Amino acid sequence: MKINGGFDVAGGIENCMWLSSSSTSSALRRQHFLIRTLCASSTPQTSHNQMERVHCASISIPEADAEGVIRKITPVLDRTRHKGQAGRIAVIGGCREYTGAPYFTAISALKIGADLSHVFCTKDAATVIKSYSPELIVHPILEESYSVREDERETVSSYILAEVRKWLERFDCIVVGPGLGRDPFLLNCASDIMRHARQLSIPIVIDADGLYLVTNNIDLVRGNSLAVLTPNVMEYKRLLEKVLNCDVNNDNQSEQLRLLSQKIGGVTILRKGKEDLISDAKTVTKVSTFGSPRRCGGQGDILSGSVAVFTSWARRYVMSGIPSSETSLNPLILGCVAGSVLLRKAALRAFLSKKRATLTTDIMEFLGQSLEEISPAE
Ligand SMILES: NC(=O)C1=CN([C@@H]2O[C@H](COP(=O)(O)OP(=O)(O)OC[C@H]3O[C@@H](n4cnc5c(N)ncnc54)[C@H](O)[C@@H]3O)[C@@H](O)[C@H]2O)[C@@H](O)CC1
Ligand SMILES: Nc1ncnc2c1ncn2[C@@H]1O[C@H](COP(=O)(O)OP(=O)(O)OP(=O)(O)O)[C@@H](O)[C@H]1O
Ligand SMILES: [Mg+2]
Repeated sequence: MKINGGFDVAGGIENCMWLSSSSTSSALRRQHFLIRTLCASSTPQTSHNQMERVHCASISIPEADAEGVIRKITPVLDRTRHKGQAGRIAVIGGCREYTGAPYFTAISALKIGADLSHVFCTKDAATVIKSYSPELIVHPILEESYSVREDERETVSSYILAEVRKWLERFDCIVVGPGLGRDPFLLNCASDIMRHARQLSIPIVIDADGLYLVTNNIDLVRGNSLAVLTPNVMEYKRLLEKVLNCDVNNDNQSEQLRLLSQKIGGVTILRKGKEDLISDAKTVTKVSTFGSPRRCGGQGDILSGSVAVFTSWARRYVMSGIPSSETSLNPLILGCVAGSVLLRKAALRAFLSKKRATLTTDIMEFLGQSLEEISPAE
């Protein structure tokens, strides 16, 4: 099918597109070429509802195939593989108030196909999270201010970091923030964990209270090419105010997102909303596959777990065994596109089944089936 001035794009395109700002550098053109190549070589599937063309600073780029991205990066279920090879994810979050959020993130990662999913949370939250599921490995090691005496804080925070460090380098991706809360002592420990993960070059998805933390200390992520921020409407607004000192501009959302990412040193940002917009300062991608009209809490938590798994898989895909011409793809963008589309597909199926009663738990139950329809296990 020919779109946008004559590019040939293979089937399977579904409401996902790549945009560009004014940059026309050869690196950028190359990235777009590679995305088209990646998509064109995946299994064709002709669901072309809502083909769109989006303009950003006068240059329009053809749509990419989000399902094609999922098919490419999802590892085959090879019988020779051992436990852990399909991904080890950790969530830093879970406190007295919130136990659902870290659970949704961690269990979604498993349901999509990760082998191991850990949760590092406070002691109060740990027993509750364990009781939701025996599949999760739960570490009750975080502390809030109320449980630590002033004179013990330094020792306790060193102990917490040491405990997390024992595990960190085993993880393919960590998610910081779902249900973390905003206790200052806890947030300081989370900052230490983020710095350490960065030193070890471990990808970090930052969501919810992790975004609150980062918004108040942008240096925690500035220039980290392995960080993904996943703000919802309010979290994005706060980030914009802090970093660009301005309000949301609905007339030029793509360019504003690209600028925000650029100002934070090219950090990948997935802006959630009616349409998900994704940018790493070079490109802007939009995913608008229809999901569900239900806005029950917890869907963002599923998304962060989903992005974590797909980012790990995309990194492996990009780093090993593929033609060198594809190695300049940004795996974090591929992970965001894949995570966003899968959540939307699962949300749609859950809504068709449960209508107004649709809850986040129902959406989770459709993650496997939705992935199976795109990338069958056998
Ligand atoms: N079951 C659970 O344990 C859940 C816990 N959660 C946790 O709750 C904590 C706070 O997260 P919040 O997301 O509430 O963050 P905030 O406390 O920053 O609240 C965001 C606010 O924005 C509002 N809002 C959302 N979308 C909007 C839109 N489109 N237009 C206008 N206003 C909008 C919400 O109603 C909410 O009042 C985090 O730790 C998060 O992970 C949530 O993830 C939801 C599920
Ligand atoms: N108005 C909308 N129409 C369609 N999809 C939406 C809409 N708003 C959000 N979504 C989708 O729902 C998912 C979760 O986004 P949301 O804004 O609810 O995150 P969140 O507030 O962080 O959720 P959580 O309750 O888990 O914290 C995203 O993938 C997004 O695409
Ligand atoms: Mg959220």
